[in-house]
Amino acid sequence: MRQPLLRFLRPPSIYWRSRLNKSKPPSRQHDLPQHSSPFITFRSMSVSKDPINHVAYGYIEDVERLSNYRPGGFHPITIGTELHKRYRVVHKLGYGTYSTVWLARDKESQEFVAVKVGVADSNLPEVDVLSALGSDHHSISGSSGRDLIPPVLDRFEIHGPNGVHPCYVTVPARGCVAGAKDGSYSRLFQLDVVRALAAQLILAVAFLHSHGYIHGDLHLGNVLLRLPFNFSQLSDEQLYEKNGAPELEPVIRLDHKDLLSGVPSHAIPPAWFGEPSERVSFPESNILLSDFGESFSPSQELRYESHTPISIRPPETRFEPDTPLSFSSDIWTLACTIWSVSGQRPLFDGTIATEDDITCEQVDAFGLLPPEWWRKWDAGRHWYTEAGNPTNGRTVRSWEDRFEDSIQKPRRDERLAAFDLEESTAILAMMWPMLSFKPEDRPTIGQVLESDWMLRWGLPTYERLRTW
Ligand SMILES: Nc1ncnc2c1ncn2[C@@H]1O[C@H](COP(=O)(O)OP(=O)(O)OP(=O)(O)O)[C@@H](O)[C@H]1O
Repeated sequence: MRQPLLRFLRPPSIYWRSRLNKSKPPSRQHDLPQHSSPFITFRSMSVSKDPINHVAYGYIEDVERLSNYRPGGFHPITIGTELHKRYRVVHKLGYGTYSTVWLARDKESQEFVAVKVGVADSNLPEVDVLSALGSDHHSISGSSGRDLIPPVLDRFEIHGPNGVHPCYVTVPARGCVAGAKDGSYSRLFQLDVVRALAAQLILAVAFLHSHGYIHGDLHLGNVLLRLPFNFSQLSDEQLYEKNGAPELEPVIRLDHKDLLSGVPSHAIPPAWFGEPSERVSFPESNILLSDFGESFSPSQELRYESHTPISIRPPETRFEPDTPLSFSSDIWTLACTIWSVSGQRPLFDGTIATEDDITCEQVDAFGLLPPEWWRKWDAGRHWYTEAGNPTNGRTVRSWEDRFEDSIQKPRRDERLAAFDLEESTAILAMMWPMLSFKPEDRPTIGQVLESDWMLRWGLPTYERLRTW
């Protein structure tokens, strides 16, 4: 979900195929780089080698790392596999560092479900967070933030050749918001969809924070677009006809020996039920906030490190590494994510960026760092003089430049409505304090909920969506 470089390096043939053939999802090359993921699969690194058994596999595009099919790794699953004697696998939905996710038919309810199967001998910590959140049904501002968090419908373990795998069942989604952007030329959403997505994100974070949890990884790869409510009425055949049948790609060892037990005979690229961003219609803009693998409750546990991609990582993790992460860390990331929803380009470009590059972009946009941080930023002298002026001849993209060239101009160029002056002022006024360098200067999520933009544009749009 978070791979650096790839949007840049993606072979055109793959790009076109993902746009033209609905059965092929866009490769998982989103705005945001994949933190600490070994799943970097651009061509020059295409061979997947199992470090324990020293087995190398032929490259298959857009599948989980095959070398992770080994003891302690993924569980081999294929179409038709029955999980927990109840969930018949129909398609693949995705994969991450720690799991594969499958579309399955629940034999009891006949509904489609998503089954997340973790790597062996691990726990899926998000299940506890989701279960804790699911036991409560608070309402916020008359809107249920709970509806934006995936419910845990069932949980179980699979005993397989690679170990014991934790699994949980939740509702399936169409795909992630980042995938919709990657599948689009414009990488833009309709303005009403932007409002609906941003408002729901704020409500989801408000729900989490009011229940004592920090999400810790709020990027668009973790925001899922819901499927229509009648999706389960499709038979498997209709599903395949409409969206394409799973493609089974043979797994081949480079030494041509037989596959070890625990390695699937075929790998399956994920289904793509999504649409290019500009074609996502208003009624289709219902979301689920997913991937609670980085979530935690700061009252129960102190965490200092953020694993969210560096382009949206809150700056205190760099300059105050001994201070525990607070709810404010989500506020920074949330603002960056709302920016990406609104425009074509992210607020800070993480492509081939180092931490120093991102800090430089932040200073360009917001002005000088707090003095105690400025003193720690040695590399800063490369971009800024001691007195805090940009070094000779360097072009600085201000906050206003970024709003114009990342959001407003691309929207106008693509003939999609841009924010009018009143709404521009309101949304910038909401995001600017969320991006205060010092976490204690950022608003709480409650204050974001009460911002002018949320009250006048966000919440009314969300209410309209709920009653559509
Ligand atoms: N309920 C769902 N419906 C549809 N797709 C899903 C669902 N849950 C997860 N996915 C997809 O599966 C993929 C992996 O999910 P997820 O990111 O939760 O796994 P992970 O192993 O925790 O990943 P990470 O590498 O981020 O830690 C993602 O691309 C996501 O879009």
